[in-house]
Amino acid sequence: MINKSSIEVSLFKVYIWVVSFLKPYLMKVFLLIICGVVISVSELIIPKMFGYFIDDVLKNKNINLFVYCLCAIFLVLLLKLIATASKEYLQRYIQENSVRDLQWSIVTKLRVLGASYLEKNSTGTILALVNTEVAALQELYRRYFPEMIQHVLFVTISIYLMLDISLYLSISIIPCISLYYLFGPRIEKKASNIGQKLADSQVNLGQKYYESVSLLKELNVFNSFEWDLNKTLKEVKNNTNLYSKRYWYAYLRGSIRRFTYYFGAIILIIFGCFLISEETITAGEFVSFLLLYLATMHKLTSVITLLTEQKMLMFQASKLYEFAHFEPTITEKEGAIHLNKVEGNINFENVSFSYTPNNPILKNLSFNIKSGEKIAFVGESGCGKSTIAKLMIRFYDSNNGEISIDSNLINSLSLETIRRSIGIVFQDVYIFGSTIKENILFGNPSATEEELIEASKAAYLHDYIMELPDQYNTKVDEKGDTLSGGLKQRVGLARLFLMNPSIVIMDEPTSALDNITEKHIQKSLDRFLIDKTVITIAHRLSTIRDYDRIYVLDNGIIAESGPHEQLLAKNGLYKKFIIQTKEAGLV
Ligand SMILES: Nc1ncnc2c1ncn2[C@@H]1O[C@H](COP(=O)(O)OP(=O)(O)OP(=O)(O)O)[C@@H](O)[C@H]1O
Repeated sequence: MINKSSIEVSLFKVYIWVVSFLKPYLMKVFLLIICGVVISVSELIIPKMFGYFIDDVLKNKNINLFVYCLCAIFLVLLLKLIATASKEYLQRYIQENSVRDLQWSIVTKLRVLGASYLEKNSTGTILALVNTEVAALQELYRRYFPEMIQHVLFVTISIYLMLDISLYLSISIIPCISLYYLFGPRIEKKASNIGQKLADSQVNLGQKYYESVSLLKELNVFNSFEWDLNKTLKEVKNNTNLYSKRYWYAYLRGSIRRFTYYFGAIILIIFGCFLISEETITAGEFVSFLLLYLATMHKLTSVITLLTEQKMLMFQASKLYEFAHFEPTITEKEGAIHLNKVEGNINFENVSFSYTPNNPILKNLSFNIKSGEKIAFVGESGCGKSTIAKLMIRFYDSNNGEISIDSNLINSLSLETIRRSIGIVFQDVYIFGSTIKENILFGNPSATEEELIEASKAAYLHDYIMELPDQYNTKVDEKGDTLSGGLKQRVGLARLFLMNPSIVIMDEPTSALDNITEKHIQKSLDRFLIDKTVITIAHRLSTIRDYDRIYVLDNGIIAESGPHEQLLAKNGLYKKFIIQTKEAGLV
């Protein structure tokens, strides 16, 4: 359980982190402070002038002084106008730039977090962080931070002026201000709890909206809109409820503060009248003091409100802070080996792996794949086939044992070497909202026009593209919904052909193709794969009959291994598997 003090410490850390994004704009922040001083001084000079007006100008009926006063007020107001306009510009500049820097740091962090983070946290949650939470922080740079500076300056200068006018009057208001602390802290505590819940609720709501939009097709098919709406409504109600509570506590805090400062004004008037009658202060000094008191209390109330609201905001920011400080599990060693070309030998030596403690997925797995060999992994769903592929590309590190590529331990290689030399083709191919050309070039952005066309021809895609209105420059929809599943897989294969890696991992890359297209592509694929190390995660066994070796996985271990015919002759698990897949019509 997190105790109160640790929350305080961490919120403070979060605040420092958030404010650190202002560092590149310190000069602008400094100018903002100057503008704040000018605005505060010009606002505070007016009450001071009232005192002077009453005690000197009115009393002595001095017309010259009256004109000087009017000119001075006009000049002060002009100065305030210029300072306010500059402040507005600086505020906007600092806000836009610091939010952009914050957003950029979050997006770049996404790149280094690796697959394990992305598999554990939903896209909706990450999107909520990047959008909603960053937008919330925008308020801090736009409003809270500059207003805090200005109000604090105002209050400091004004307290100095009040002390200068009358020490007695200044001391008399202290008990009234302290009155707030009889009730305030209790309300603050409740408001903090609400703030924490609200931060969680914001992320959940963002996640729910993302889910609802992503699942639109499925919701249509299953006619489940009402089911989804009810779930969304529940989240919305919870969020609205928390917002209402937050505003209620904010109102309550504000009311108590207003009460204490009006109460202080009454005390001040009574005590002020007494001091005037005793001739300790003049009537003009009293009016100046009262005006300063009212303005200062108003600003002081704002400072306290800003502080508490910032605290609420820090609960939201703490989610971003955690994200920004999340240590990636997969990191590159200093001096990691960089290989220009990988031969394609892979070795697993007593490798064990589990995603969660006490739930081993792979147990003491050992196998050796030589460069150019064609290997398949088969086994029941969930037996760990894809997990082996994830370890090969270092999405995760094994708990025990050693994995090596070309006799180099995988964690001694640079991540770029691993990602560049291993190509993966998934069943699901992601299509970007861009031209079909860019979607293929994604496999190798520096490929030439000829290489692009060659790869498209090999993927049996070129003729289709040439019939499109803008041919290679035709835009395809985000997520590729205008492309059929088969076409998407062909784009995935064209990317692979362009990338030309030494090791290819395939997760049924041709499953969505019709028989004729599959036969054509299979020919290109066979030609392309001739000198490559191929690892296939097989569901349909027809594609792996000619493979050098097939590993049959069972319960985290290799139960059988060998070529197709040899395994069949064994009459064991593989044979059973073949019969099952035949019955399911997958052969
Ligand atoms: N990121 C993860 N966190 C926790 N458990 C996971 C994760 N990914 C997979 N698993 C679990 O690990 C086990 C092996 O999963 P894996 O995807 O490797 O199986 P598979 O043999 O490839 O399955 P399929 O044939 O259905 O694709 C499964 O029980 C799965 O639920």
